[in-house]
Amino acid sequence: MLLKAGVAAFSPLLRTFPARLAAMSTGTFTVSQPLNYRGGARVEPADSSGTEKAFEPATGRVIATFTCSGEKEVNLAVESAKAAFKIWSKKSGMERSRILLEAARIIRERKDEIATVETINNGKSIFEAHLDIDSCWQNLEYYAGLAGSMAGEHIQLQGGSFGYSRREPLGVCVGIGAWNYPFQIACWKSAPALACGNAMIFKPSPFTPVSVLLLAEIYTEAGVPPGLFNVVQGGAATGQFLCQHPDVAKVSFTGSVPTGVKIMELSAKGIKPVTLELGGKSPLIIFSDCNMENAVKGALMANFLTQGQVCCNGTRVFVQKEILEKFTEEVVKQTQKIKIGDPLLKDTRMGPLINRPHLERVLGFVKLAKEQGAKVLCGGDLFVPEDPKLKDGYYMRPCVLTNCRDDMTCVKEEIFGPVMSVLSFDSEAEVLERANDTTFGLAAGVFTRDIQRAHRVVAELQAGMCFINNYNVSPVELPFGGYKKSGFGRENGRVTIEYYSQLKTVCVEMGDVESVF
Ligand SMILES: NC(=O)C1=CN([C@@H]2O[C@H](COP(=O)(O)OP(=O)(O)OC[C@H]3O[C@@H](n4cnc5c(N)ncnc54)[C@H](O)[C@@H]3O)[C@@H](O)[C@H]2O)C=CC1
Ligand SMILES: C[N+](C)(C)CCCC(=O)O
Repeated sequence: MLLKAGVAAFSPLLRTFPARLAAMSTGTFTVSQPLNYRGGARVEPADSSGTEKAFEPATGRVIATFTCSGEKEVNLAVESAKAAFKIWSKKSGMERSRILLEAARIIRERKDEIATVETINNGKSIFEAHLDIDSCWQNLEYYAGLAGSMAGEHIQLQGGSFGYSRREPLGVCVGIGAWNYPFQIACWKSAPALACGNAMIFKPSPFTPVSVLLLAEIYTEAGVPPGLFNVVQGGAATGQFLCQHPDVAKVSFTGSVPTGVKIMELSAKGIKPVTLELGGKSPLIIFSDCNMENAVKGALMANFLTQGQVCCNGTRVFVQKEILEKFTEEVVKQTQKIKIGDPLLKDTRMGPLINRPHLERVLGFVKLAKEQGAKVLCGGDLFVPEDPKLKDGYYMRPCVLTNCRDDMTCVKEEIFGPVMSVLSFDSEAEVLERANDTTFGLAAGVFTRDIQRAHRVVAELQAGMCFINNYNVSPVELPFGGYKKSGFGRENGRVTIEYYSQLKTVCVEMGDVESVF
């Protein structure tokens, strides 16, 4: 029997989702089923490129030990995806749409279980995990709606001849994900890919291997052909086998800039298109005419979601001098109120960071900021919750830094933790120059009541995703992606259809061939 006393597992014995959910709480969950998914079922990989452990960041417990897939398993996953692609790509857009809508419905129905698994493996609060999962079923619904509208053009030519274009799928696409939004990244990549008629092999981060299996099972239950959505587990070695495979048509990657460079190099060898969603060090500009209450809320949204481990976070908070003192005071007050603790509790708003080395790295950034002259207004230190079962978790207090200068490490480098750097500015021209003085370009935000200024400023900001009077909301209808070293290609929105399809032009002669020879 897989289910040990007091231990919730993905046991075949717990078939119903409510039963599985009831058995999940902090400190109890383990996974005993295989974490690879191929041909419509969970499988153990055919070979190995090492083993990994996945943790529950809230307690520091191991929840799964799994085998990283080797080249043989990657080859089998590609074969399985190729077979499914043959069936899926022949379906009409409306048929694909129906299945994606059914998958969206199941995600909505099982939202509690998916969010719980996400929280256990990632550490984000259950409150936030619910919001993430909402954006997942919405994303599937959105691309289901677009699946039937994939169309080309008809162009009349001389003498009754004509041409037309067809928008066709690419084939087997690979998705490689980061650990901060495991289920959401898998949905944001797979939904447009599948809507366009592609198959996908997804490799989650080895830190968060668990929740994507729920997506794979949901796709199967909704009616996709076996093999259309496969999961392989592992780290860099497994990822490389995927990128190098000659039958992989496209790679969509979410992760760090250095890994993005490697993926682009590997894909270049096979002339494969890539989508790169990379890191950032985004500016948030607060003008003195803003609505202060909203600006403070915006700054917290821009810095502390998912313990600050968000690529598009607005971590350089530029505040106009006249309101610096009042704004900072209010931001600190609200930051100190954030409830840290067991992420599965309803009123928790900040859980643990992803793992011990990352926690130490983030605390190291705070230490260096102090050495370089920044002042810690709150947090930036370890947090030990009272509940004894959480004592080995990776918690820290959210931090607000002031006295920051543009040349400090905390202002230049992506920290990927709950650390906000506050900087002051005088004029619009000055702040624009400083905001754009970075190699990244993922997101940016501006708070002002002056509508002309708001649009003038965002037109000058070098960032793919700009927010006016809000931050870090992510409607699935809007394209999301970076400028500069934050990557290229987009997720969400209509335009993503273009990143998962290719255009075929057909030229039709209605007369005789007028040969040059
Ligand atoms: N723009 C965006 O949408 C997002 C960007 N990120 C960025 O991701 C970073 C944090 O995520 P991490 O998981 O630590 O990033 P990472 O770059 O270390 O890993 C990301 C994924 O790539 C895989 N990988 C690593 N080396 C590889 C290789 N040589 N070939 C193929 N695959 C390889 C990893 O196993 C993982 O699945 C941050 O820099 C963050 O800004 C994170 C989330 C969203
Ligand atoms: C959902 N949102 C906008 C907070 C973050 C999405 C990008 C990421 O994966 O970091």
